[in-house]
Parts: sequence; structure tokens; C-alpha cells
Amino acid sequence: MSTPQLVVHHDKDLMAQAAAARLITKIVDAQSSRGYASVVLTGGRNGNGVLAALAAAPARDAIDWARLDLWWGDERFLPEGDPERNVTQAREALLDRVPLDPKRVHAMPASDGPYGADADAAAAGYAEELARAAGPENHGPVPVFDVLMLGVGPDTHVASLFPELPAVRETERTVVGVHGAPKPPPTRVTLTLPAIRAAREVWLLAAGEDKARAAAIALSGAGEIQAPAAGARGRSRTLWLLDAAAASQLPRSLYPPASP
Ligand SMILES: O=C1O[C@H](COP(=O)(O)O)[C@@H](O)[C@H](O)[C@H]1O
Repeated sequence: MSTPQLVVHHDKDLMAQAAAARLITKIVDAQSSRGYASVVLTGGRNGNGVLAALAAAPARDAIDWARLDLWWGDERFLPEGDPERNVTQAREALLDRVPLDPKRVHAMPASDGPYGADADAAAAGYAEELARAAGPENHGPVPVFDVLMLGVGPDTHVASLFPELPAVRETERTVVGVHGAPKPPPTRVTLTLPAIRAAREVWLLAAGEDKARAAAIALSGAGEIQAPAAGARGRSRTLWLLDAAAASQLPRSLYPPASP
């Protein structure tokens, strides 16, 4: 697993634009070398900020949208179309504006979907979908994602892995149902740390003052059960993309100081 690297941008808009530019390059590179790219989206303010910046970037047309697989790191287990669902927000920010192949858009099940209100069954169904997409070259039950993005919550949660809850302790399954989440809605579906760690690159997004404590805790040696963001690592790269406000409580030794 890779050691976290940090990039600190001036403010959250710049952070979102820079992350979007970085994502375009990654997707185009993967499509050029392998024919397709595979990206895991996150919900939350920072994740949706990156998607909105991508929608506004002229270079977005460099992406072959029909050869892009989209997955989700977690979902709020609510009815289809609910405005709080991560996929609904992603559609609004970007997905409805680009020519994706609907078969490659792998939304997590809704609470009125094929598994009804059973979040554990929905999680098992999504795990099967991931396993079906994993080729023999992937050596595991999930495809090797090119980039997996995670918004960092003020309590250090990533995806729907909240401190001390059972989901963050999961070591076998790739997707689990979450019950009693401290942030609404209480019922969710999430990738687990083993699934997250299958990604080539994991990008943690943290912008805003309310993320400063979480970033400092996760990057200062906390355990992943107490601070799930600390356990989110990519195989070849773990990148924290922050703005100055979110980086304000980090020890200066963790990133180079800004130029005068
Ligand atoms: O509920 C969620 O929260 C986190 C972080 O969201 P933010 O608004 O505090 O940035 C998000 O990453 C996750 O996908 C989402 O379900």
C-alpha cells in the first residue's frame, strides 16, 4: 500500500478544478493504454464539487465517455431519485450532461430497488456486480479501479465507513450494509477498506475548515478503526487533495510550505 502524498490548493474551487483536471488526464491515459477507464465516485460536497468542475472544464471532451466505467464508493440507502442519493447528485452535477454508456454506470441499489429495503442484500448484490466486472487480471473480487475518490467527513469517515462501526472492521466482504450511521440517513451501502485498497489510486478530497481536524487526525498516525480515512490507501498512490483551510491543522512537516 502506498504512503499518502499531499497537494494543498489555495481554496476549495481551485482544489475542485485541479482535481477535475487531474482526473481528465488519468481517464484519458487509461483509455489510451487499455481502451477503457474505471473510476469510483464519492458523494458529499467535495466530490460533487469535483464533478461540477469536470462538467465545466472544456477538456472534458478529451474523455471518451462511452468507454468509462463508473462505480460508487457508497450510497445513502434511499428511494430511486431521492435528492439525497449520491447518484442523484452526481447525475445533476455531471452525468446527465455527458454521453456515458448507461450499462457502464454502476449505481448502487436504491431502497425501492430489486432488493427492497434490505440494505445487506443490496450490498451483496453490488458485490456480485463488482465481482462479475473483475477480470482474471484483477486477482480479486473487484476490478482494479484507476481512480477511487473519497470525500473525507469531519469525523474522518470515508465512503460510509464511520469510526468504530462494524463496516470499517470488515476484512472479507467488499461491500456491506451500514446501519445506524451517525450522519443521516442511518442506512447506507458502502465499499469496505479491502475493496477501496484494490484501487490503483485513492484520492481523498478535503476542502473547508470543517475538514481540518479530520485531516490532521487521519494523517498523524491514527488507526483506521478510529479514523477510517487513515486506512484508505491505493495500491500505487494515495493522494490527499486539500485546500488551505482543510490543511490548516496539519503539522507543517507533512507538506512543503507555500511559496512566499
Ligand atoms: O455522507 C457522505 O459524506 C461524505 C463526506 O461528505 P461531505 O459533504 O462532508 O464532503 C461523502 O464522502 C460520502 O460519499 C457521503 O455518502
